[in-house]
This record gives sequence, structure tokens and C-alpha cells, in this order.
Amino acid sequence: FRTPLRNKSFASITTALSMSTVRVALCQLPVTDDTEKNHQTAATFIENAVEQGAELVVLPEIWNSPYATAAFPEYAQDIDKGPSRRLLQDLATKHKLWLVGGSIPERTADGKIYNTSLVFNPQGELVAKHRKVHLFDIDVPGGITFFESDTLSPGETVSYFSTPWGNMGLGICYDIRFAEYAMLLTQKHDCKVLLYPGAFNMTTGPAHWELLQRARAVDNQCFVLTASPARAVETTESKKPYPHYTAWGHSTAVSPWGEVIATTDESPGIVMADLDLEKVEDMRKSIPIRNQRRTDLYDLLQVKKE
Ligand SMILES: NC(=O)CCC(=O)C(=O)O
Repeated sequence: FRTPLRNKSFASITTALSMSTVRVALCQLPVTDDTEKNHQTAATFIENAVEQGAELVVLPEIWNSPYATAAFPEYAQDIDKGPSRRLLQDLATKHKLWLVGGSIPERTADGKIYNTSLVFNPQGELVAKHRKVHLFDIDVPGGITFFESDTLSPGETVSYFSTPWGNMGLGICYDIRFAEYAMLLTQKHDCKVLLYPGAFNMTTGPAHWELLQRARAVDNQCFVLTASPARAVETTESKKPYPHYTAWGHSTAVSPWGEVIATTDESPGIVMADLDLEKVEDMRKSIPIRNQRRTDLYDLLQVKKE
């Protein structure tokens, strides 16, 4: 795998980590239209991440299927007993790691399809299930038009899970654009890390991907982690008629200071980073915006649409 670029924090695996530090791996997988092949790729990347000392591994958004609205119904699985869920659970157990399983298309008994992320702990227990709450419906003239709502339904939960290092919040890709969601995770659920498996594109990726991660990190004084699929090169081998989606790549880790601590380009690879969660408390103490909000003037509002 390629050496991550601009990786300032990754130490050799022989270096002992402090109790407050977690070594994370962001797996930028090459995704194909062959689910079995995608399973093998995920297993290989995870094994490689574990060899580098990863304790928490993050996979990208939609890593077992093409990222195309027409593909989701065909590739969707029962999240309770489908093969991709079993694989994730087995890999978390085998490698005794925290596995944030990117996301996969989920089909429910009532025929709905969701973009769903599963998180397993090192015992193989499911500790979080997040269905993307903000569907990626955009139409940028001269750029990208994409409507997840053509085939997907939105989730209804604000999702997080507890780890020995602290609570971690979970969103999927477009969810990162919604500051209130991140704020709820950090203010109400005390999350110290926000995780977003995502697949930005060639229009918004260069402009907003890193900016949004740094914005969420500085707003919330927390770490932000993203994992994207690698940028697929269009080939004539694909037998499926799905429109090609070109992912921006650039899986990234950002510190509570808003600094990019590890990132990469568009190629397949693993981004490693050591996160010292004490940095979150340090940041929150030295710039105490959490206690300085003028909630007498403003607060998180729940505006109901008619
Ligand atoms: N898969 C997604 O949600 C893509 C989001 C995106 O590209 C954006 O600009 O937002």
C-alpha cells in the first residue's frame, strides 16, 4: 500500500502508546462491482492495518457495492444476517479490534433501503448502527447531480458508541455538512472523535472535503476521521450498467486544533494516525467555548417543517 502523505503523527509500532492514545487506520479501499472481491479487499486491508498496530479501523462509505442509486437495491443486504455484516463481525472478533464498517446498502423487511454503517467492538458485538440521516441529494450546475433519495430512505438516529478512549460519534458522508448533528454528538453525548465514512466527488471534494472536516473539528474541539473509497478508474471490464461515480479519496484525520494530522491522495491505501484523546480535554480547557455559549441568545433549535 502507498505510504500516506502528510502523515505527521504515526509512530513505529514498537513505540508504546499512552493509555489515552488510540492508533486508527482509515482504509481507502478500491471498490468494484463484485461484492466477493470487495470482501477480500476489505479483509486484506484490515489485516494490513492490524499489522501496523491499528486498534480502530474505519472502512469507507459503500465499500461492498458500486456507489450508484440504481445499484443499491441490487446489492442491498439484510443487515442482521447478510454476508457483509458477518464478514465485519468475524474480522472484528478475529483481530480483536474496533471496526467501523464504513457503510453498506441495507434492505429491511418492509422493502426500504438505507445507507447503513455498523460498528463492532473487539468481542464482535454490534455497538452502533447508523443509517445515513441526511441523504445526498444535490444538483450543482456544471458539476454533480446525485439523488440518493431515488432509492434510499433516511435514518432517524443520532449515533455514537462508547470505547475505552471515550465516546465516538458516527455519521456518513453528507451528514458531515450538518453542524448541528456534530454538535449534538459532542455536546450532548460527549463524543471526542467524530467518524464519517464518506465518498465525496470531483466537484465538491476539492472545495469542501477537508474544509468540512477541519470545521467540524474546530467547532467541536474533537478529532474528525474520514475514510473514502479510492478513486476508481473507469474500465471496460465492468459488466454492470451503473453510472460511474468518481470518488475524491483523501481519507483524513484532523486534530481538535483543526490540523490535518494524516491524509493521502486518491489511490488505494491506509492512512494511519495516533490520536491522543487527552488533546481534546486540553483544547476544551484552553479555549473553553463549551462553557461560553450564550444560550440565552441562541440554542440548538428544532425547526419543524410543515
Ligand atoms: N456520498 C455522499 O454523501 C457525498 C457527499 C458529497 O459529495 C458532498 O458534497 O456533500
